[in-house]
Amino acid sequence: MLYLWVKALHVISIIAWMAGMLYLPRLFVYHCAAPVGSPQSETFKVMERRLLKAIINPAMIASFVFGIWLLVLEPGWFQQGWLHAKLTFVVGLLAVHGMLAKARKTFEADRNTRSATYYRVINEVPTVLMIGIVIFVIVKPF
Ligand code: HEM
Repeated sequence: MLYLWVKALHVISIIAWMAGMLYLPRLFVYHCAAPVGSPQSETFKVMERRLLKAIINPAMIASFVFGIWLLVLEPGWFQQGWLHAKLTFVVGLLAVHGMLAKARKTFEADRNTRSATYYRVINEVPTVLMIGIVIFVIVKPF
């Protein structure tokens, strides 16, 4: 029973983490079109900071806490290939998270040099990783 409650909290945290990871690059796409110093640009900065600090970062930490807790309750999962594959993709998600956090800082300092197209492409990476992770945990193909 505890296991199922922890799993529910894990999935809830993942939904919040992924929602933020998919929305933040979208904000960057629109931010690219806002002239430096404009009211729109300043509003995007506030939205990006709050999204990262109030949602994405805490949700990522909660996902890890509950995910690791599941492994403590069911250490047998460590022997399974799907978990290794999943954790490899999770490392990819962490890398995207780090890139987005860095990009937010460059926008905040009005020093972004990347194009809207770049952020459109980056937007697809967490989607692809998330699809792989969900297939690994639900289908457990290996
Ligand atoms: C440190 C990171 C993580 C660890 C250690 C971890 C570990 C686990 C474990 C042990 C389970 C239970 C599997 C089962 O009962 O069949 C689970 C379930 C799940 N995980 Fe993670 N996870 C992590 C991150 C993630 C991420 C980043 C995602 C998605 C983007 C994710 C999505 C899911 C989903 C959807 C389930 C539910 C599967 C089901 O309903 O049976 N996890 N996770």
